[in-house]
Amino acid sequence: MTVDSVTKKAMPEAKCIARARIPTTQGPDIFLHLYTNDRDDKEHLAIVFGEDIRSRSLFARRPNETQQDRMIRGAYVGKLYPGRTSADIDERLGLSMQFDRETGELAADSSSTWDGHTEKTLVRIHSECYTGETAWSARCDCGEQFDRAGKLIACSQEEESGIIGGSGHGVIVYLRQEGRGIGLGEKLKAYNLQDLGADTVQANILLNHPVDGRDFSIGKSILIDLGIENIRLLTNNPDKIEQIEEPGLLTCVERVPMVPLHWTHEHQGIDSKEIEGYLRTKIERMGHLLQRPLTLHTQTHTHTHAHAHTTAV
Ligand SMILES: Nc1nc2c(ncn2[C@@H]2O[C@H](COP(=O)(O)OP(=O)(O)OP(=O)(O)O)[C@@H](O)[C@H]2O)c(=O)[nH]1
Ligand SMILES: [Zn+2]
Repeated sequence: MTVDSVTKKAMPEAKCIARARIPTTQGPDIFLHLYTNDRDDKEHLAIVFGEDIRSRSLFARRPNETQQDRMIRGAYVGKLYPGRTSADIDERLGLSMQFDRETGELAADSSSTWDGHTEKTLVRIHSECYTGETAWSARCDCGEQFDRAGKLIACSQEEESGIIGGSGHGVIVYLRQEGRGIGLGEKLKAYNLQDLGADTVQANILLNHPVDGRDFSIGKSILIDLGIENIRLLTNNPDKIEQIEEPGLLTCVERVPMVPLHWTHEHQGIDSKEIEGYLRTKIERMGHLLQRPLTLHTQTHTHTHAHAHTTAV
């Protein structure tokens, strides 16, 4: 067996079963992709900016399916409109897709499909956080990071930071790994332990969970399925960079740091005692690539893992 086939075997299989256009308040439409996989029974998602970023598993032709079937599961080019009859050709926009005659797989050509080989795609791998994204929690920065990722992918350049955006092309892989994989119920217990004095790392350990049991390999399979090869990854987490790379298939060509908004703009972003402790623990105990600003005024500890933030990987 070659090294290549061993690696491929070890990768989870991710299959996109449906995609739909969602108009958003962020500006551009997004294309929400729902994935199944052979590792867990969770519905992981890819929030895709750019109609032309195509899931190979979704677009491949299936035996006996009609053009209507393909449109219903989202395997169409261009835009749907009332009365449209072909998934593979959008007559109004003059777009069409080609397929391999034998296998039925999408023949990705640059007139209809994003070139994930030469382009560097702006990507965020995000783990679910009900409290931070839905219940306005000021214990963590997940909601802020999620919004910021969407804005950065939509824009060509963020004015204040100078960060080059995705100009409407990019992906947020949304993994259902609530509470770094321990689930919401256990995360709520961890919060009570935190109110009793533990930090986010100690709380997981006290509950007999790993500090971070997440496996990002499903995210890797999803990105590869979307035809993406070179990514600019929005993260401060060195584990994500390490886990997401797959030699010959997926490379992180740049890390784009996510500096908390409140650190750069005093009156914006999340300001709470809890988030200061949370970010401090990530820097000091989880090796996150963020440099603590002088304005962070909670008690100091030794911080052996603190790194200056850098965009080079
Ligand atoms: N167990 C536990 N999980 C938490 C806590 N606070 C947030 N989380 C979870 O931590 C995860 C945050 O993950 P991400 O946003 O992907 O970020 P990250 O690993 O911090 O890395 P970045 O890419 O730098 O943001 C989510 O699954 C949250 O639900 C906590 O106090 N305890
Ligand atoms: Zn969170």
